[in-house]
Amino acid sequence: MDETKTLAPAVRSILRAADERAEPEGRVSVDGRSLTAAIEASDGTDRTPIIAEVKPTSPTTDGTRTGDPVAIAREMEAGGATALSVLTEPEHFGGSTDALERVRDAVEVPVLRKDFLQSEAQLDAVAADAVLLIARFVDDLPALLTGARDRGMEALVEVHSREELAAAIDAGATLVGVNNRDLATLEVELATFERVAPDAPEDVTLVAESGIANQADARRMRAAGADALLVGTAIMDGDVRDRTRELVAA
Ligand SMILES: O=C(O)c1ccccc1NCC(=O)[C@H](O)[C@H](O)COP(=O)(O)O
Repeated sequence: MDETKTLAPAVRSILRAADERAEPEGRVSVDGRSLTAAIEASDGTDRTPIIAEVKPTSPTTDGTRTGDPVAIAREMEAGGATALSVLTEPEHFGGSTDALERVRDAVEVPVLRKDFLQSEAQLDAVAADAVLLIARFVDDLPALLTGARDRGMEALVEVHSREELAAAIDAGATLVGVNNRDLATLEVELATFERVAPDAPEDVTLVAESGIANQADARRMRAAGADALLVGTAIMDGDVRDRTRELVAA
C-alpha cells in the first residue's frame, strides 16, 4: 500500500511541496550548539527544558501570525527557552531558511530546523544546530542520521508509535521526539507520548511534541518521562516571553 495515502491531505500536500523545492547547492558544515547538552543542562534544576517554536502558521492554525521571527525568538530566549525550533517550510507553515539564519545569528541557544526532509541533499538548505527527521517520511533513516552528524548537526527523530520508536532506536537515534499529533488525522492526543515513552531506553533524550497548552500539560508530559517539551501554539498565541516563562516553571 502507498504509505502516503494514510496521511492527512494537508500532510500529503506538504510532502509534495518539499519534493518540488529546488535542491540546495553546496554542503553545509556547522559548528553546532548541542541540543542534547542544552536539555541535559537542566537536569537537577527546577526548570523544564522548553524548545519554543517560531511557528507563523500551520494547516491547523487560523490565519497567519505576524511578527518578526527574530523579535519572537529573542522573547523566547528571554523567557528561558532551552532551545528554539524554527519552521523552514514556506508554503504551509510560513517559514523560511532566511528566518532560521537570522534567528540563529540573534540567539545563543541551539536552533532546530523544523521541516519535512526526505533526502540527504535537503539537509544542505541552511545551517542549523539540529534538524528534525520524521521517521515515517524517511526511507533511509540511518543514512540521514549519518548525513546530519557529518555536517555537524544533531537530529531529532520524530516518531508517533512504539514501532516507529523501535525503528528509530535501531537506526541509532539518541534524541527522539514523540509527536502527539497524528499525521493521518492531525488530531492531538497527549496520551500518545504516555503510550510510547515507556519503550524508550534510559539513555535516549526524549522530547514531547505538540498539543502542550499549559503548565498542567507540561507537568503531565514530564511525569510520563519527557526530558524536554516542544511547544509552538501555546507560546505563539500569547505574550511570548510570559508563556515561555510559565512553561519553564511548570
Ligand atoms: O501544527 C500543525 O498544524 C501541523 C500539521 C501537519 C503537520 C505538522 C504540524 N505541526 C508540526 C509540529 O510539529 C508542531 O508545530 C509542533 O510540534 C508544535 O506543536 P504545537 O505546540 O501544538 O503548536
